[in-house]
Amino acid sequence: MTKLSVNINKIATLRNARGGDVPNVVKVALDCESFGADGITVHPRPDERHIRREDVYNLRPLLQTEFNIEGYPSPDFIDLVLKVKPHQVTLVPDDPSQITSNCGWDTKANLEFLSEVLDGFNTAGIRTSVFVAADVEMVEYAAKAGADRVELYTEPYATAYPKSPEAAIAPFVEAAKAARKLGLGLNAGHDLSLVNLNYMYKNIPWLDEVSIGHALISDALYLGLERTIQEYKNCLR
Ligand SMILES: CC(=O)[C@@H](O)[C@H](O)COP(=O)(O)O
Ligand SMILES: NCC(=O)COP(=O)(O)O
Repeated sequence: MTKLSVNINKIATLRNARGGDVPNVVKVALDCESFGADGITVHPRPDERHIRREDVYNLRPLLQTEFNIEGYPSPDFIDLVLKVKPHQVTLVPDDPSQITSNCGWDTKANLEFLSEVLDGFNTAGIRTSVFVAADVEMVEYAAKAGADRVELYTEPYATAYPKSPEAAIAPFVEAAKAARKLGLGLNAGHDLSLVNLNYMYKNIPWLDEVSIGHALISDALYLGLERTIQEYKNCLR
């Protein structure tokens, strides 16, 4: 079964627009779980423009499903993750000024750094995932660094999908096969949507998890959160 982890960054963005507590991030996360989400993803950024450190602490004891924290492994981020002990940490090579994640790690060039960081999380018993492009060599070096999983950066797939689904998925199938051969778990995310998710699932049914935020929360404006989550789950069958 491929799990659906709902990324709730956009809920925090909406809340922060007014400075109050509407919508309440914890309540939305718990509702996502009761509507069928298999996990909750957050990506706290250094400027706290959406998810705040405080949100991460508030969510941890209340979530019933898998908690995935994504981010660049700065000392602050590492400290937060080790204190909160989520089920999974996903390392993303983001610069603090980026609008959103826009690439995977160069796992070869950063092998030493990633090995050291992953070792700390592995020792703490937190499952690790490394965000990589659909590139077999990057997957291989993520395994060398000691990752439990890789998360394939799917923006290039989502962008290429409308023109040619077959061409869009091809490098992802290769990278996914490499991950499976190496015994790595497999996640995917970024710009996945109701348009492109089922095709990815059909071609890579051994995906462990997809994390989806932007499109899912946007769809919920029209369909409502409960129906939206069900529709995304239907794409994973
Ligand atoms: C790693 C990844 O692709 C997502 O976490 C994405 O970066 C969402 O972050 P934002 O919501 O800040 O765009
Ligand atoms: N890891 C990807 C994620 O959490 C959500 O990305 P997006 O759906 O907001 O593009």
